[in-house]
Amino acid sequence: MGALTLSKVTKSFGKTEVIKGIDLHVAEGEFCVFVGPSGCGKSTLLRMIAGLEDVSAGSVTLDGRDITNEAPAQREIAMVFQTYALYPHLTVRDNMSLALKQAGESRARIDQATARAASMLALEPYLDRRPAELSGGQRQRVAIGRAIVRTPKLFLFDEPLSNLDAALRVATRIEIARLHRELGATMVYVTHDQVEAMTLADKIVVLRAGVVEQVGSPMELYNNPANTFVAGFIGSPQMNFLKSAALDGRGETTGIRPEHLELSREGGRIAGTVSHVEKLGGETLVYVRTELHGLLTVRLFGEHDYAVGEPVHLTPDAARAFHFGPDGQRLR
Ligand SMILES: Nc1ncnc2c1ncn2[C@@H]1O[C@H](COP(=O)(O)OP(=O)(O)OP(=O)(O)O)[C@@H](O)[C@H]1O
Repeated sequence: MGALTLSKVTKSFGKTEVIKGIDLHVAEGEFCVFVGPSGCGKSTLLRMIAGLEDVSAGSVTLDGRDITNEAPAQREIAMVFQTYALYPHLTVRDNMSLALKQAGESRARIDQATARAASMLALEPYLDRRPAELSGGQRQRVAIGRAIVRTPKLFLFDEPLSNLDAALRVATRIEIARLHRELGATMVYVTHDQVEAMTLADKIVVLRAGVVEQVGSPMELYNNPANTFVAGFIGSPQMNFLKSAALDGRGETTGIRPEHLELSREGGRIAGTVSHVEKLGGETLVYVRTELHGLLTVRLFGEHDYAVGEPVHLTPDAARAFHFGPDGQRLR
């Protein structure tokens, strides 16, 4: 249940085409994450799947059924928003059960579904509270609970964690991953956050300006980016881009991740000066200013005492380098 197919899906606002003919298949039970820079169309695409936005051309099918023109309520899809969208005057219990009540489900069925969702999300102590009496993390769990009780074929999440603080984001992220395992449901998730995309996704879809740049598992995208855009987008801190002419001359640009640049005080391929150091506890990021390649980032394991202004050398691990042509496409 919950196989989703987009065929040549296009969206225009007036004369501006913001989604440009997207083809995508999300398999039953898959966790699919849309990433891409601000304004690339992630939310618009998700809203079209939900039926909250008309599709200008193309089709959306769910388990083989064409839902392109169906009303949102008919689609058997539940959406969780960044802003929770809870009813302030209703208790947690009533917020979670409202959709089932409106669908005319029996009292017994409603109670059972609400109890199950409350238990999965550890919300039992809060069932009689109203949203204003909950923390942000608890409110988002209620919003997720409201989606679960409906047992939809497909869950959609639009940046559900972005209003939470760092610790709660991690906890809720782990909770969403656990829910996905327990429910075995198909989920499509929009985020800006690298770590969320890498840790939650079976499949990441990288979007740019309404077009799919690459689709693959997190490690496929990390190890095998198709172009400089995907290479720069997946991985944090960002991949370094060096001028190939000054290295081995393969292609136009050489990509090397911060963890694959060796830093030394005595000798190496590229000379530079330490411009900034960030000690993160378990790792240290050293930013090195170079004449030919600009500012490069090095990631070191553990704590290091490089000082700003210190002359250093860098050596790329040639076996881990990526080569790109003048058009930004990867050379194989
Ligand atoms: N109702 C609308 N009318 C006109 N243009 C719109 C409308 N909604 C979105 N857009 C435009 O469509 C493009 C895609 O917007 P969308 O919100 O889908 O991007 P996004 O990738 O989700 O961005 P963000 O990460 O910032 O939320 C943007 O250029 C946006 O300005």
